[in-house]
Amino acid sequence: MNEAGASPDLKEGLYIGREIPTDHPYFLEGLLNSGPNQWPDTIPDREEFQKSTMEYYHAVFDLAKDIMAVLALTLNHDEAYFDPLTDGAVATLRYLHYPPPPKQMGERLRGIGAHTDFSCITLLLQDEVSGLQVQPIPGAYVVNLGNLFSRMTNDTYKSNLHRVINDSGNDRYSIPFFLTGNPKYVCKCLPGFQKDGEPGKYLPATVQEVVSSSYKETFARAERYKAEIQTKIQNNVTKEVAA
Ligand SMILES: O=C(O)CCC(=O)C(=O)O
Ligand SMILES: [Fe+2]
Repeated sequence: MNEAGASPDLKEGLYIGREIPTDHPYFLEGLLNSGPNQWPDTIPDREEFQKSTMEYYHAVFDLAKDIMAVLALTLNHDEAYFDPLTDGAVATLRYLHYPPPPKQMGERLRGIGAHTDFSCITLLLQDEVSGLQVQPIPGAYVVNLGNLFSRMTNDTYKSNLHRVINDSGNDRYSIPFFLTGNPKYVCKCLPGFQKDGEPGKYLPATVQEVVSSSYKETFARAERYKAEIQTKIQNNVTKEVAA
């Protein structure tokens, strides 16, 4: 659950990563959901779907690496500066579907609640149905900086808050790609972003540590929400029995 105080996200999706075999260290060490992809049996032409998904995955991965090289240049480093972060990077492609929200369910419904991305950068392909609160441009990507990049610049480069509310009345589809990073890469404040003598806002931490703690927060929020709902249901049942 992304946004405290809102309803749980309405979105549903299929998450795809690099094919990681079960003897790979990332799988053995349980790093950032790495493992063999779980391709649904219900897809009519599964082989073709798998092939075109992975082709797209690798193409957009290369594009994300190029964007990281450009970002390195903006920081006066050479373009290979982020190679240790992007080599062996965990990255996730999501096929997302946002159903039109049921009318009677009130205002706090979110396709996806307000959040900043946990990734380093996100490349986001949208269909023509708006909702992200950034106007979709056909064929263009929205590029978001994620929390990891923000962290490395001591929050000088910002990961922006965003959400999706699909009030178009139609289904909405999007395909974000999250370049997270090599799980073992240590994110520390990049040179030039720390004032002399002052500590950075964040301690150095690996991609694995930073991202898994964000996941933990998200799931803990969902657990609290479930517990609140359970209590409300329980209280209503008790009231009805007493009446
Ligand atoms: O579907 C979208 O346009 C946004 C998705 C998003 O923000 C996310 O998955 O983090
Ligand atoms: Fe996002």
